[in-house]
Amino acid sequence: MDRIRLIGGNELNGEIAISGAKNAALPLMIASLLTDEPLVLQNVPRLADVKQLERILENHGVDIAVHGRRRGEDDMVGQRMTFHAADIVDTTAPYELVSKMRASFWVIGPLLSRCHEARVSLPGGCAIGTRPVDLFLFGLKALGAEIDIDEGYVVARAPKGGLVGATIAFPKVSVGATHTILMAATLAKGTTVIENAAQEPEITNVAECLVAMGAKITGIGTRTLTIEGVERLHGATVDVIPDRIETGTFAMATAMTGGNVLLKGARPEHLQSALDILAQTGTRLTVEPGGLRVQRSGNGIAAVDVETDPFPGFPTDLQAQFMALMTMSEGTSQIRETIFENRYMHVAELVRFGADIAVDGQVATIHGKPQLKGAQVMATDLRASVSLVIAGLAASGETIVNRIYHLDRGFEGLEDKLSRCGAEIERVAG
Ligand SMILES: CC(=O)N[C@H]1[C@@H](OP(=O)(O)OP(=O)(O)OC[C@H]2O[C@@H](n3ccc(=O)[nH]c3=O)[C@H](O)[C@@H]2O)O[C@H](CO)[C@@H](O)[C@@H]1O
Ligand SMILES: C=C(OP(=O)(O)O)C(=O)O
Repeated sequence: MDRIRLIGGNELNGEIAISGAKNAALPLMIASLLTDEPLVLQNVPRLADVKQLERILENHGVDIAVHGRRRGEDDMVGQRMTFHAADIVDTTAPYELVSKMRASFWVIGPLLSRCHEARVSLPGGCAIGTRPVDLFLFGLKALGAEIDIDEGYVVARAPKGGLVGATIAFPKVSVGATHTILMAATLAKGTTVIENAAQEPEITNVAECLVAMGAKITGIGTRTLTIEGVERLHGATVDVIPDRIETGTFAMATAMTGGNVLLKGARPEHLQSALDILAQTGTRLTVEPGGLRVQRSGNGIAAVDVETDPFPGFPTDLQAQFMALMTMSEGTSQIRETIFENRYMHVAELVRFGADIAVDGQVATIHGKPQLKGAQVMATDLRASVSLVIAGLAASGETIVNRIYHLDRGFEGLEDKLSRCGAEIERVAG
């Protein structure tokens, strides 16, 4: 298994091109199941999760093409890909493929809507919590689907004539359930209203893609989405938005090491709450025409309390990275994780650097230290992994991060991007 080796202590200085968002690219790829015409996606990141979803879509019969780099484009530019679901040849998403990645469960929405049936393996739990699918099933049933659970599979059937629009008031905000019901409703008969919808920028990216494909959606970007079902959708060409979690991750890395980095293509409005918190830590943030500049020089890191929340709140996917930053703050901070019940797996690993962190239920209390010391650590999930890289960049001496396959799920060219800014970091194969 590959590892990352890094020597901490260098400031980060330079420019980092922000990649397309994993959490937007995945549902956009899934949206291709809704039409028999090609969907072209631009700025798709090169990630293990994207590859895995390609396998799943190919199993349903989607033809996928990756277009070559255009003249003048550098090698960090995102992929341009075509997804063509002319015929859906199989409406089953098997365990072997779905169990590796949670978002693959979301194919249930388009499959059910277009083919009137779907058999999708339950995604199962993962390191950050139990992650049930009750909200998905609640929404699909409201659209008229009959649902059975059979040998670990969700077997869903639409009524004769297809899904029927309904008002669905989610009791809890769910990104995945919102994506799924939104996609399913585009081809349902009549009007669907999704209340208490997730408002994440990735939902907006998908909703705008669906509109470009001929869907009728209003309320995009708000808590209430209204979808007027149409007979069919058509092809479109859509850009994947820049990754706000990657943006926040590099911003926190720069805040921790010190330095001056331009995050090229970043969209600050997609992570304003995290940037507001970062500014309170003493990090200087400047919006420039090319992106977001992050600077910290000389001054210490102020301790700030944070609570994770659905968008526009502070994202849970930046919680581990922010905790890494707080381990070197000049004081005591508290983090409350409200989205996932078990998203503190990085705590035990951060402690190996000498960090002082105590967890009590949802709350982690971090007593900042002036310096961390490099260590051997183990990545436990995607964002936890990158928090260890950030800690290692600021720690003195050598750090080895084991099990970095988690990182490859969601960070494109991480070592390359960091080493171009002065970090001493390399991947060790084996
Ligand atoms: C691929 C992708 O985009 N993943 C993101 C997505 O995950 P994902 O879509 O899985 O997260 P959700 O927004 O659905 O989860 C939010 C909360 O709702 C709960 N829940 C969810 C569905 C359900 O049927 N029942 C239920 O109780 C979950 O257990 C969790 O406690 O949003 C999360 C919250 O911003 C992010 O951390 C993930 O990075
Ligand atoms: C938790 C994440 O992804 P997933 O929902 O695919 O597990 C993430 O992107 O941080």
